[in-house]
Amino acid sequence: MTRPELRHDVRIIDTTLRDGSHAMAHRFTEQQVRDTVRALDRAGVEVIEVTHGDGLGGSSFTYGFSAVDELKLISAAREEAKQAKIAVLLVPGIGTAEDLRRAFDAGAEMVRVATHCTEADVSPQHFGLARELGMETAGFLMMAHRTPPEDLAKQARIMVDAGCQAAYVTDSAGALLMHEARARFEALVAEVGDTAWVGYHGHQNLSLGVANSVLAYEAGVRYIDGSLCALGAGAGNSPTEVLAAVFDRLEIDTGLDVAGLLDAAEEVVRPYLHRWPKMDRNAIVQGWAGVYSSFLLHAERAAERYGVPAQAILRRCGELALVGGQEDMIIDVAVQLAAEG
Ligand SMILES: C[C@H](O)CC(=O)C(=O)O
Ligand SMILES: [Mn+2]
Repeated sequence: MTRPELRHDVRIIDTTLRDGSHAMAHRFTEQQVRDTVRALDRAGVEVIEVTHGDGLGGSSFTYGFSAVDELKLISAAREEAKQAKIAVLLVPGIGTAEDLRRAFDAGAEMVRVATHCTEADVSPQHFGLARELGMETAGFLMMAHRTPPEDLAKQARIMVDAGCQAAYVTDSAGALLMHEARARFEALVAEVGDTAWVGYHGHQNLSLGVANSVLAYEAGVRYIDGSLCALGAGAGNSPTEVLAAVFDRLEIDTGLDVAGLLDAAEEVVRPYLHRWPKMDRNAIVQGWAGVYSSFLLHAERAAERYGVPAQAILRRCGELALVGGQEDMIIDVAVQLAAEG
């Protein structure tokens, strides 16, 4: 499977309108999506991801209902983007092949198929369909801190053999320390780097997203995710505007307009934020205990409902090694903690 040519030294992919959906409790409006896509597109961002936070089909009681149907948001994004491609995320089991076809028809040109870091074997059918549709592909190996580098590389090989053009070290908990991140970047570049790109998706729970992004580039990673104002699950993602500024200072060509991204963050996104992603106690616990960032709002709601501290719920989720898709277990944990008193 050939990998796409890069227009610049590195491809910064923005996930404000997908990972940010978690932080927005999936309540993006169509106008917010249009305004954000227009600003990102104008600032030179090549790929803009627009989907429910948990991927296609995520709008549900378990993960949270979308205020606006994601297909409508994808179409709106497609209309606003003059040069950028619109990407969607799909978690097999939450999203289906039919969801992917509908997203393609709505204007999506890339799909990022996301599995737990040890479950890449549930991804081939979606990569196959994406290639059949002529979509660009990438693969997320989520909670990448939970498996050793050499095993993560084997999972990346499964994805690439199935048609994935870029395999990601996805630090869903924002838990990877710099040496741990570097080891995973190097393992994936060694395993699949001859035929596919390697990507990095960082979260800020321990404030290491941007630093690990620089290490990623140094290790040969060429797809790096960010979001404006860090808008994403947990303490948020590596801020796109900071990535652009840092890579500019390092004289690494991203093709991005730093000033334009700063304006997009300050004047487009910040005004609609009802909650500013931050490294507060709960988010830091997620990075410290290795807990899926998307659990944050679920844990805070359970804390309020059952009268137990959110950080206690999150720490127990870490002890139980819960993974994405087990959001319903958060309630069980809260009830158990309440019973323990
Ligand atoms: C579905 C998750 O939110 C994907 C992601 O952004 C992550 O694992 O981090
Ligand atoms: Mn994420």
